[in-house]
Amino acid sequence: MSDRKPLMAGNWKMNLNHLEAIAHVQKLAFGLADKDYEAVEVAVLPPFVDLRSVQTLVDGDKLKIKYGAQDISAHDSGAYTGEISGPMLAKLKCTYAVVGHSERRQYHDETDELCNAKVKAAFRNDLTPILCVGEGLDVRKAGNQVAHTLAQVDGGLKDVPAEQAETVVIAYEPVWAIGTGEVATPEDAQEVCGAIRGRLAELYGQEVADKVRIQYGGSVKSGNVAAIMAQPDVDGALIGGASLDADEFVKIVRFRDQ
Ligand SMILES: O=C[C@H](O)COP(=O)(O)O
Repeated sequence: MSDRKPLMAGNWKMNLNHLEAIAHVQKLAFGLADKDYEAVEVAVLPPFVDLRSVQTLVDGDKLKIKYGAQDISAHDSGAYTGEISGPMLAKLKCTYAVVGHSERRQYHDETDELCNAKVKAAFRNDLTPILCVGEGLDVRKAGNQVAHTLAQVDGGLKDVPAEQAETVVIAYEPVWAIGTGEVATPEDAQEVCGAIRGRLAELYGQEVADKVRIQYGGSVKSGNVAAIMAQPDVDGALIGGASLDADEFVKIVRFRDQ
């Protein structure tokens, strides 16, 4: 039995302004307050411009909800217009920084090399990277999902030492299941998440591999989360669309109640 604490993280993507963010986090706090949910870690990943509002609310009300950014610059400062650095996110007391989400890879041409630099930037600034990996539909149809995803894990973690690697979060998100309503079956999720843990064991040893939390992401909802979470190598979910509905997100967090 693993003692990995499940991580349910809501990736708001480019939704909710800073005022809406406050209302949303308040609803989450209300929905999670009356019951012991400490066995599950809850995080929100708002747009950059919301982070200060979320920080103020979480600090002020001593909420147990964690938060992080959807991206991080590979650089710590300098002439990089539009970028947000690790030191800035750390100053806002972010816990997490998402790296290499498929939408960044697809629309911003982020490579494994850049993701690797961002993973290192996160660690350099005491942030936990959530490294996103996963195959597109063509790769899945060709049956190459495991090899493709493991190559992204190798690339993202290149030269990352074991003491850092054991704290990374890896999110397996088959691109064909993101925002489409198409959910990978629990067995599909386990196949790749299990392979990711196997690769971590090859790279760092079983003890490290057993500590790493591996999330599934792609059309997760309250109705399918329990079956996905029942898989031995799935330690949480990265939730997009369903995280924008506070009641639904609370139900997902409470997957054990279902
Ligand atoms: O980061 C979250 C994933 O892209 C999943 O998004 P989705 O739950 O809307 O399919």
